[in-house]
This record gives sequence, structure tokens and C-alpha cells, in this order.
Amino acid sequence: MHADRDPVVAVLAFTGLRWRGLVVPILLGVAGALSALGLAALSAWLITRAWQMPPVLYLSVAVTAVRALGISRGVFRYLERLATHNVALQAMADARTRLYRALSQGSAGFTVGLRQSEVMSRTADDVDEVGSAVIRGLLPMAIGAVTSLSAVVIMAVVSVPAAVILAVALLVSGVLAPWLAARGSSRKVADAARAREDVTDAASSLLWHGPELAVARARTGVLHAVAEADRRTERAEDAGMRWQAAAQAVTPLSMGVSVLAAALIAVQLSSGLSGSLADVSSGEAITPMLFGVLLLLPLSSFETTSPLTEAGIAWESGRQAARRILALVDGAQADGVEEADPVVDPRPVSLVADGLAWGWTDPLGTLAELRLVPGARQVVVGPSGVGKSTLLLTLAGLRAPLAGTVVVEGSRLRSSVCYFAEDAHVFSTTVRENLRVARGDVTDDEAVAVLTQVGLGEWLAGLPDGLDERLVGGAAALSGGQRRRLLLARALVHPAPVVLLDEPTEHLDAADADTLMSLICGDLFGDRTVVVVTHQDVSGVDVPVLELSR
Ligand SMILES: Nc1ncnc2c1ncn2[C@@H]1O[C@H](COP(=O)(O)OP(=O)(O)OP(=O)(O)O)[C@@H](O)[C@H]1O
Repeated sequence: MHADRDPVVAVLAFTGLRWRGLVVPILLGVAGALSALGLAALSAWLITRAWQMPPVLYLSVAVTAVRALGISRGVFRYLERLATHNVALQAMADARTRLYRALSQGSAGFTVGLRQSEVMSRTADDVDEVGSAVIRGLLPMAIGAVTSLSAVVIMAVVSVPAAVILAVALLVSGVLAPWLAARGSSRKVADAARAREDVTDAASSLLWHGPELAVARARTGVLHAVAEADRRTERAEDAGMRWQAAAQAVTPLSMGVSVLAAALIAVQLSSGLSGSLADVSSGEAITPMLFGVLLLLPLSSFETTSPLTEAGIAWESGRQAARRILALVDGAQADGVEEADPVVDPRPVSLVADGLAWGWTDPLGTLAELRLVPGARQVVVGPSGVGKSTLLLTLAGLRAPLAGTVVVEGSRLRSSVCYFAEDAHVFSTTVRENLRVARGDVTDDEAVAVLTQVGLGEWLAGLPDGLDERLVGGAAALSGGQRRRLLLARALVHPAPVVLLDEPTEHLDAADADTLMSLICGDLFGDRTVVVVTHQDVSGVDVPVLELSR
């Protein structure tokens, strides 16, 4: 999507940003910067005029104007900050909403294949980077361009050669230095983003899988991985800052050259050697007031170009983040996996896998043949990371097999099979709506029946509002066992004839886990087919077990 556009522009267009909305912040920024320029010019005039000791009344208008410009500079800058943040924060909120919508409405096969840390980095850090490219990149650049142009025009009125030198110096400080800083730090920006994603990845593993990692004695390793990724982030960010610091030295140098040139020209003019406008119009050498303006104007002109080095880097970070966001949106729109029919086909079917190899890039496992007739139960066990969840995703048609086939006889795979993830979300809404996530027309009687079947009958009866009780904070409103049972009830109301359950007893104590597993492998799902992945000891349950090993 949007291959020929700058990625930040493409993402801002994707957020629905109205470009008109940028006009007010730019105008306010320009007003603030012009106040600063006017203040410098007027101060120069006032200082040199006062030095001539005219009657004080000659100065009173200028004194008042200096005060007004001093105040308006601060006021405009403050208003500009408010307007800029308003536009950028709105764009960031819209970007997140649209990104979530693209993911939720796009290809389920693509979405389930995303790591949690990837989704978090794209929707949090990357969207922040794009917002920052607007606040610290786009708007300062626009304001800098307009203000620099104004400074050059004012300068040209006093002296054309000084204006030309100022223009060149402003271009070096406001265009060349930011461009070099952005180009130079581009690799470091990418390294920092990658390292930040590694931090998020390892931190989310720690948060989600703390107990398992502790049992497997792997927690220290993951903690070290977080610390190392954090150090890499810092190192990459520091290296990027070095480029920024080097490029920032260009501004004082340009300013120095420009002031020096202006001073030389002023000296020349004051000795009557040049034919500037001031010279010609006054019919004499340059006035002391214009001399002051020539010297002070360049100083304040660079106020708007000095932040542009940072703006160049912010824009580069924004571009890289925007590319990752666009890849996510594009991926959600097409991934080559068969899409689900909008209507689930509830007719009983047989699920057949033949010569199956599954995995992400290399095969994680193979299955010569698996045939599950209606009403069949199949348990899948194996050590962590062996590929159990990936097998379920492949059986559900959410990942293409690396070899072989998976079909349901008499219907389409994606219409008949439903995958229930281990970390399925409990929404911060009513109990009823949490079940209706699986099927929109669940009646109250059905809801009460399934909740009773999964052992939540007493809990429901104790809720003041029953099915209307809001689960404030989602899963936080439930104990681990209640959450698991509610998710199981959700799978029960779903009409798919083949149900794939990923670790439905995770985080439960042994007794609770055994009770739930007996229910799942027993009659709970009737003549529907159930495949269940678990870490639990299932020796006591009389069902076929597929044991995966590395
Ligand atoms: N979205 C993904 N992209 C690339 N590789 C992935 C992705 N998800 C998982 N993997 C990798 O595939 C391998 C198998 O992961 P999978 O989650 O299927 O294992 P598992 O047996 O279900 O593990 P656990 O019991 O810990 O849930 C792991 O090495 C994992 O890093």
C-alpha cells in the first residue's frame, strides 16, 4: 500500500488526519518565531537609537512594542505547543484505532501469527514515533521554513548580500545538517527499534509465563536477555545521539559565519562603500539602527533551524516506524491463507491431516496421518516450544502447512474449525457479552446452562447483576480458575463442530486442572470434535494422546 508515498505521510493519511488541521499549529509557530525575529530587530534598533540619546518619547512606542513581542513570543509558542500536541495526539489515537480495526477485520491467519510483543511494539512504540515525527519533525520543519524565508526577506531589505549569506547558512543549518543527521543515524535508529522490541518480547514472556519459566529454571536467562536488550537499546540510542550532536554543531558554525559576514557587510555599508537599499534611500551611509539589525537578526533567525537536526532524526525514526506499521496493515489485508466463511457451518465433520508438516520457517513436526471423526477427543502434549500451538493453528487453517494437507470432509476448514487461544481476552463488559463474543445470539437460558456446565453456576448465582454483571478490568475481575472456565464456556457456545483448545487448564492448581480436563475430554462438547493441547499430566484420562518431541 502507498508504495510511492513517504511512509509517515502514508500512515498519517491512514489515520484520516486532516491536513487542514496542521495550518493552525504552523501559523501559531510562525507567529511565535516572527515575534522572536521582530523582537531581535526591534531590540537592535532600540539599543542603537537609545545610544543616540533622543528624547525619551521617541523610544516609548518601541519599548512598548518590545514588551508586546516578548510576551507574544511566549504566548504563541505555548499555543503552538497545545495545537501541535492536539493534532498529533488525535492522529496517534486514530492510528491505534484504525490499526486495531485493520487487525481485527483483516486476515485471522496473519493476526494469530503475530507475536504479542510485535503487536505491542507496532501499536505502542511505533505509533508514538509517528506522533513524534509530527510534533518534533514535520511542524518544526514547516515553521522553520516559513520563518527562515521571512528572515531572509527582512534581511534583503537591509542588504542583499547579507540576505544571500543568511539564506545559505540557514539552508546548511536547517536542511543539510538535519539530512546528514537523519542519514547518519538511520542504522542506529533501526538497531534501537529492534532492541526495544526484544525488550518488549522478553518482558512479555516474563509477565505471561513467569511461573513456567521459574519451574523450567529459565527465568534468569530471560532476565539476562531483557537486560542485554536494554543495554543494546541504550548503546544504539547513544550512537544515534552522537550523530545528532555532531550535526548540531553545524548550526552555531553557520550562525557564526552568517553574523561575521553580516558584520563585515555592515562595516562596509557604514563606510559608504556599498549601494544597498538603505544606503540609496537615505542618501548616506547605513544608520546605526540598521547596523544593529544586520548584526542581531541572524542570531535570532537560527532559533527555528537549530531544532531541525533533532527534527531530521525524529522524521527518520517516524519513517522507519511508519514502514513497520504499514507492513502490519498490508499483512492483515492479505496473507494467502484461506479466509473464513462469514457463517460457521455447524454440521459434524471429520478433520483429516495427511503427510502434514507444520512450522514457521523450518518444520517443527510432522504427522503421517491424523483422522478425527465427529465426537473424537485428541490430547496433544510436549515440552514448551515444541510446536503444539503451531500445530493447532495449522489444523485450524490459520497457518498454511509446510507440507501435506489439512481438510474437513464435507465442508470448508475455516468454516468448521475454531481455535481457542491460551491467552484469549476477557473483555471489560458483562458476563453475557463475554459469551456473545463467540456467538452473538446466545440466549440467557443458554448462557446460564453453559456457565453451570463449566462449574460457574454458583459464582453466577452470587453475582448481584447475574449475566449483566460487568467484569470490570476483564480478567482482573476473575480468579485464574474462573477465567479459564469462562473461556471454556465461550468455546462451548461457539457453533464450530471442531474445537481446538490451547492449554485450557494453564495456571490452575492440579485438582482444578484435573476436573476441567475430565470435563473437556468427557461429554462436555457432546458429538463435537475436540483437540486439546496441554502441559498437564493426562495419564488418568482415557483419550488418545499425541506426544510431540524435539
Ligand atoms: N509468530 C511466530 N513467528 C515465528 N515463530 C514463532 C511464532 N510463534 C511461535 N514461534 C516459534 O515456534 C516454535 C513453537 O512455538 P509454539 O508456540 O507452537 O510451541 P508450544 O509447544 O505451543 O509452546 P508452549 O508450550 O510454550 O506454548 C517456538 O520456537 C516459537 O518461538
